[in-house]
Amino acid sequence: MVDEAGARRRLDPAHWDFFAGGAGDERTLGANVEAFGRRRIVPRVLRGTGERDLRTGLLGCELTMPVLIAPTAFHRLAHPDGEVATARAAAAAGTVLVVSMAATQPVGEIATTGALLWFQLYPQPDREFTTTVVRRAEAAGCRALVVTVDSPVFGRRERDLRNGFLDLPSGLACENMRDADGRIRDIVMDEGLSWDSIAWLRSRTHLPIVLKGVLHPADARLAVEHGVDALIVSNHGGRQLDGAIASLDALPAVVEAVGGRLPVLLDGGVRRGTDVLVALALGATAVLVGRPVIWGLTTGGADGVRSVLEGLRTELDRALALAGAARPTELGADLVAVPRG
Ligand SMILES: Cc1cc2nc3c(=O)[nH]c(=O)nc-3n(C[C@H](O)[C@H](O)[C@H](O)COP(=O)(O)O)c2cc1C
Ligand SMILES: O=C(O)C(=O)c1ccccc1
Repeated sequence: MVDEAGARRRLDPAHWDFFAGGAGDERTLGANVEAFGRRRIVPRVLRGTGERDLRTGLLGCELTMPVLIAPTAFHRLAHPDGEVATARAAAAAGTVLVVSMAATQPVGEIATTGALLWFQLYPQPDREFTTTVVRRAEAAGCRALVVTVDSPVFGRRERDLRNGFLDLPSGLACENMRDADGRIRDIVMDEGLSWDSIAWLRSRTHLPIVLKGVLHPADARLAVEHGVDALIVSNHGGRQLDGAIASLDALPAVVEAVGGRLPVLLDGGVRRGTDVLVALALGATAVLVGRPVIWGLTTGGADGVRSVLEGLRTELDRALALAGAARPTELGADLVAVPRG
């Protein structure tokens, strides 16, 4: 389903390290996957559930399953067809692609695939330029803005430092970073990003705003107060604060703090349909997958991504049946145990 080894063989070693790596000692990177490994499903039986229905509504979008594609940078490093290929797969699967602000193709071109797109934003200190980028996403028909809030500075990626991987090779660029003069700007991490920035953005767009990178329940409460539309519990795939709590371990407290007022999504370490089931049971409305999509794109372009998404769908469907649920909304925290010892 996901040919990670095949992707590694195909990629330039420095590019493999960029995609696969995390910050610092990569403890959080490992913890995301390990957190799923600690959970055990406590299935229900004799529920006569019949055929399953995985459809999920999110911010006005109708998805065929509760699995979205997380925003990841530089798809043309993985495959010449880049984000357009990833979007074709999203359209075929009936799910959302969150287009990274560091995408290597213009969002307008990615949108020609007909995929449901959300746009990931690092609000830039230059608000006028940020507005230019927001208008570009709106014009392309993006259905939500995903504001990444876990990156006031860039994480320390030691593999990239060792490899001297700093920038895209010539011929590739962050095509959505063009300013009004047509020049491509560098992405800046804004050390000053604050709730004021979110309030400002809220005043500049009618698109739903999703905060990506919330781990603390107090921030989840503040997000509700600031009129945000959804949250993604995430530690950026272990690429920002090494030592940060695993996404799955942070999920229950965030779900409790939100108290059903907003959809809560999760990313980080989702590798199997059973992982999706566990995250949904612990209160996520949907999950996003990052690296598995990159491996699919590397090995097979649009078809490779599609096979990753269809694999997750099939596994989730079977896991639901085996756990005694017909729909994602039927899952509850009683289906998940953490055995002692
Ligand atoms: C290669 C790579 C690039 C990423 N680029 C971005 C990005 O541009 N913007 C962003 O908000 N998150 C970015 N992320 C984080 C992902 O959106 C997501 O949080 C993470 O990959 C989820 O973990 P997973 O890879 O274990 O599924 C990136 C992750 C990876 C692996
Ligand atoms: O690698 C990342 O995680 C990431 O978020 C990013 C952002 C901008 C440029 C390149 C990567």
